[in-house]
Amino acid sequence: GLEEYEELLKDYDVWETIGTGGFAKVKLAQHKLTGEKVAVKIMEKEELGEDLPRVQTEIAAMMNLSHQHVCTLYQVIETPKRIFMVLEYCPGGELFDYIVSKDRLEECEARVFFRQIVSAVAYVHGQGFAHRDLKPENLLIDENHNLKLIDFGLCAKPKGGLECRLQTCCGSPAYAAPELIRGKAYIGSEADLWSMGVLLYALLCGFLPFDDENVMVLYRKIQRGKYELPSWLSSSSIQLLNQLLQVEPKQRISIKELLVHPWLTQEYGCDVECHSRFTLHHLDHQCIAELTTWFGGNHKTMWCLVSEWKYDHLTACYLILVAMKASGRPPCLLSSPQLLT
Ligand SMILES: O=C(Nc1ccc2c(c1)CCNCC2)c1ccc(-c2cn[nH]c2)cc1OCc1ccccc1
Repeated sequence: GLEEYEELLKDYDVWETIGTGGFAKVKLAQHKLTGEKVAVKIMEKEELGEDLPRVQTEIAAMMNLSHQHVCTLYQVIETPKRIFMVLEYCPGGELFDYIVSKDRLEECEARVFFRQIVSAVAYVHGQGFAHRDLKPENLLIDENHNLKLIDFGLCAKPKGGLECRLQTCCGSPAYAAPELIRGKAYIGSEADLWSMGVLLYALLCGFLPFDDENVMVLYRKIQRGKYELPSWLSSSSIQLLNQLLQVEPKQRISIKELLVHPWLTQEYGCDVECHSRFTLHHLDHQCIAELTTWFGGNHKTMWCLVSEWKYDHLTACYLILVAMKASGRPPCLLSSPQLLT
């Protein structure tokens, strides 16, 4: 019923549905106060069923992740029947579709994207999370042609830190690490590195290293760890793929080594940046000032209110202003408040 959309429609103009996934649909929307475009992921609680914990996992993770290559969660609205997630706008769609549209990427373009993926994964691991579902469908392209990592529904933040072993077999078969499909206890971050190897192969080749319509045959191919090397691959690409697609997790390259790997740093002359440009709890003065001008009160009060991180409309206004500033647009709310009456 439309009354469920009331809270969303207060602060956003909602446009067409742009995607319908498993248990969610994604609508295009526009934030009234800034005019900024956003995406709204809408989930019906009934349809979620036992997938509801996955949404709670995703929201909890995204509230603690703030990085230039991780999709930003601006606001969460929960009604009796639905959950709405207001998210960063990524009009370039999925990396998967982009690779398909170009058949495969040249090494230099694959390097630009893979550096961003490594940067995002290094940050996520640094925050104690393993993503566990890395694949081109979970990497979106924003309006500046940069990648944004999404879908933290399967991520794990083991209590005892990333070194401790996980049990749940999850993620997409073609990207799943051998130790994960063997059903053994595995280390999430090591399994993520394998998936990144499959991802890099998909970027450079335009098809998967291990593939079969019979999932048991696919599993055997993954455990065997042998894959085709098309003629167009450079020797440095082949070497990096070999270091990522090591069946034995202890032989696999680590994320730390990846950040300084020659394949990633050549033509760049610098290591991959794993730190976030936004520190989660440092507040930007200019954006706080803009909010104070609009909502009234004083700077200090506004500072405290935003610091509560309720992921309500105030959090959305603040984070959208920060995103505007990061994109080089002046972080301002509608010039005259009375416009909204
Ligand atoms: O902004 C998002 N998507 C998006 C926005 C505009 C356009 C496109 C796509 C491509 C299709 N042509 C219209 C232009 C967008 C942002 C965040 C999330 C998201 C973040 N966590 N979970 C989901 C999902 C999003 O979408 C999914 C999608 C929809 C249609 C196709 C491809 C991808």
